[in-house]
Amino acid sequence: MNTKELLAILPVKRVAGALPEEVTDLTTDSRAVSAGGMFVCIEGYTVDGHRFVGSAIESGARVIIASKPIEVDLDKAAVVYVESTSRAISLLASVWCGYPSKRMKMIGVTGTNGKTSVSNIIHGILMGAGERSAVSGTIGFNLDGVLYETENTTTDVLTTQKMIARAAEEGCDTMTMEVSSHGLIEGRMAGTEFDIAIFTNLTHDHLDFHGTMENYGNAKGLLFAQLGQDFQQHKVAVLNADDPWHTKMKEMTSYPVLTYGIHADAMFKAANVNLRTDGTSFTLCCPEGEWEVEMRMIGEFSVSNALAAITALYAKGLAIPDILAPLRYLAPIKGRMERVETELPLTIYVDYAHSADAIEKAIDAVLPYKSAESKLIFVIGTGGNRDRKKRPVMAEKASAADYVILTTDDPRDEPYDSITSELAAGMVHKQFACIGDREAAVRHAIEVADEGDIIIFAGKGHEDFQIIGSTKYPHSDAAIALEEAGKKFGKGLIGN
Ligand SMILES: CC(=O)N[C@H]1[C@@H](OP(=O)(O)OP(=O)(O)OC[C@H]2O[C@@H](n3ccc(=O)[nH]c3=O)[C@H](O)[C@@H]2O)O[C@H](CO)[C@@H](O)[C@@H]1O[C@H](C)C(=O)N[C@@H](C)C(=O)N[C@H](CCC(=O)O)C(=O)O
Ligand SMILES: Nc1ncnc2c1ncn2[C@@H]1O[C@H](COP(=O)(O)OP(=O)(O)OP(=O)(O)O)[C@@H](O)[C@H]1O
Repeated sequence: MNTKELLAILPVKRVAGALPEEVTDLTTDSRAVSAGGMFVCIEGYTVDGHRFVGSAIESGARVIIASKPIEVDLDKAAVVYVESTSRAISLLASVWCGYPSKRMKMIGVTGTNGKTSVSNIIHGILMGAGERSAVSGTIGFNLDGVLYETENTTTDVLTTQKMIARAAEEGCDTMTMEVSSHGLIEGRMAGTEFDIAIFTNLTHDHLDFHGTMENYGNAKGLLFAQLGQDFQQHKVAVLNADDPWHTKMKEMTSYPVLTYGIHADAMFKAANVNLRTDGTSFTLCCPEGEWEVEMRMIGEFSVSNALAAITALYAKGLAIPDILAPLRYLAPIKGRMERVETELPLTIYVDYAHSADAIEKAIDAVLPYKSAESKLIFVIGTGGNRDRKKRPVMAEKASAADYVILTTDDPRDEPYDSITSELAAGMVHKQFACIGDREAAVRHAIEVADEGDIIIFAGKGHEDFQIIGSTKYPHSDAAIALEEAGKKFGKGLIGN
């Protein structure tokens, strides 16, 4: 790309050296620099990108964007000084990728819980309806059915723009993105024009980062504020009326609002909710009349997630029958109260709950179907070096299960005992064990299980690793449980 055209977007303070006519690539990672590229130095939480200018130039960078004085051989590369390199990369990424979000319908989903579920329900319905669709978030970047790994739920601004550009180039009509509060605060969504913004809920999480619930709510509100004020574009906010924070999100935007809910008054409301162990049905009451909805996902939280998806797709212009038909056959979302198919005399679910509210919702999804003679065993861990205040509150909610195993979920550098003892402080009954090693915790769940019991392995969901120190070790709750249960009950996976 022409260097001057690219740099025209930046408020430049000073240029040192001669700029090349063209740059071949744009990156913030010295390890990814290619010959003739532009390297933007970002001051991170861990390291300062200005440290890697030397290696970036060795790899062929011809332009460096910096905010601090740096020593550079100006025969090899030019330096463009700006006030803020993180602001600079937001602007550069949009120009580099040609404002790709303007070429598709963009749907953003934010909230403490339900982002992955709602965005994948939307994607699944669109694919089922024959549209080309992309979705990004905790599970990765799914481009019309092909999954690519991503580092974060909401990726850095350059990766985000490149991902959207790729989806647009591949002919996707819609891209749905999970938008985390970290992503919003750190400007990872800069340049992304959303047409529809969805709010699921706001409960205690990530307070190590945001400090207070008010800050956390404000961070989520940015998605709605950033819808902008251009009323020639038909944008919509889709808000969960069951969550009191929805009024705050409403205040953040001047665009029309559509509400959904199960308990509160809402424009898209679920009535006659029938929760079963193999699926859910409800009556959708909406401006288009009343419709019977059937789906394979379980738990009341799935009704809320389905309502969010239905409302957003209606706002996008789909007819209600075209939304409900694919929803009926949609498989449960990977790792979200996903039942492990086995021949065992046990019912096993893998779930991603790692906040108090999610734990409550996951337990509520199965408790009504548990017989009086059987137990609900709940395995839950929290991450090390992350929000510690949520630990006792999570355990308090987990106490609704008959037997709780407190363990770790990516302990990182924190000792096992520190995590499990802080969880244990919130337990309201004594039927629990603290087992920091997650593999041993999973095996223990099988050891104490009797025929007919239900086990929920919470926290890992779709993930197939456990981070100990800074190393990612392979880990699968389901695989360990099946191996252990196979030994105990002589059975395993269907077909084994
Ligand atoms: C705390 C935080 O937000 N950290 C994010 C941040 O990392 P960082 O600031 O530590 O980056 P850094 O390692 O210091 O690097 C700084 C710069 O130097 C560059 N560098 C670095 C090394 C090198 O050799 N050469 C080089 O050029 C890097 O490419 C970068 O540009 O920037 C990285 C790139 O964008 C992110 O991947 C990383 O997320 C980490 C992995 C993380 O755990 N983030 C969590 C808190 C997070 O963002 N979570 C949310 C919410 C999830 C949820 O809702 O549950 C998410 O969206 O994922
Ligand atoms: N609408 C909801 N309300 C409350 N809990 C929910 C809801 N949807 C899902 N959950 C619970 O939260 C867990 C995580 O769900 P999901 O991955 O969809 O949320 P998320 O917002 O993407 O989470 P994360 O930010 O951690 O990626 C699920 O496994 C389930 O236990």
